[in-house]
Amino acid sequence: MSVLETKNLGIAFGGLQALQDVHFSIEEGEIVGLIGPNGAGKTTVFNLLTDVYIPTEGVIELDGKNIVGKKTYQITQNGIARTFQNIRLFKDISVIDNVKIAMNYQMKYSTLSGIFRLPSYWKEEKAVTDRAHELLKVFRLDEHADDLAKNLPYGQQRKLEIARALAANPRVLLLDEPAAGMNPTETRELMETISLIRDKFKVAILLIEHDMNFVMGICEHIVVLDYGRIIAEGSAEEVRNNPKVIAAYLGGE
Ligand SMILES: Nc1ncnc2c1ncn2[C@@H]1O[C@H](COP(=O)(O)OP(=O)(O)OP(=O)(O)O)[C@@H](O)[C@H]1O
Repeated sequence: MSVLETKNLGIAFGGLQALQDVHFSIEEGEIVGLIGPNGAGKTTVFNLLTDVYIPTEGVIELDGKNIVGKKTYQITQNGIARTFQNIRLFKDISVIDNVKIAMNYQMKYSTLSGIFRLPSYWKEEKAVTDRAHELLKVFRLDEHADDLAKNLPYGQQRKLEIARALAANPRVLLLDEPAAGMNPTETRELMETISLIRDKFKVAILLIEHDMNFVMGICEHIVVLDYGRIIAEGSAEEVRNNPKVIAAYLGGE
């Protein structure tokens, strides 16, 4: 069964039909690319999947259950986590605390044991710290655990964002332009990290990216949007040779 599926998804902003009849699905552990020219509606899809916007029509099913209308924090708890085009970190706190905050809602100690620092609090706190270190190791950020987030180089800040999203234990990870602003070495490294994440965490990944080498190199399935509609989908090979896709990109230049 698909882990995530949209059916006839659409949204209008006033007179602008930003998305229409968007139907796609993601299988467990699959890496899917969402591409299209500027303004095609990619980020709007993410905003619908995370219930930042409510669709004007259609449904979004996570494990077969419609999640439209839930609160964004419920979406995170239910298993969809995302990163943003513009990095959103707590820049003035440490790298590890950034990850621990993202894990926070999973902590199980009671308010009382937190206030009085009872043994159950310390046990839970240690488990969270250990898990945060494990996550940072995957991204080779562990040696920077105590550095302030703002002091990390740009490429590592992007990785920290992904680590934070993973901290919520998602079933589906949405990455909005993860390679934006990275140099070629950082981009190559990120491709390896994303494959590793999929294998290690068994998470399905939907990513928006303008770097076509990145998309074609890592995505098993690609969905192409233009003017709010899906104009093509398939493997990298199929999409690359699709005349509609070529026309959409040339028209948008
Ligand atoms: N809150 C909003 N109010 C009105 N129009 C919006 C809103 N959000 C998005 N749009 C419009 O919806 C369309 C799709 O925008 P979206 O940001 O999803 O495109 P995109 O494919 O992510 O573009 P880019 O690649 O440039 O980030 C655009 O015409 C945009 O102006």
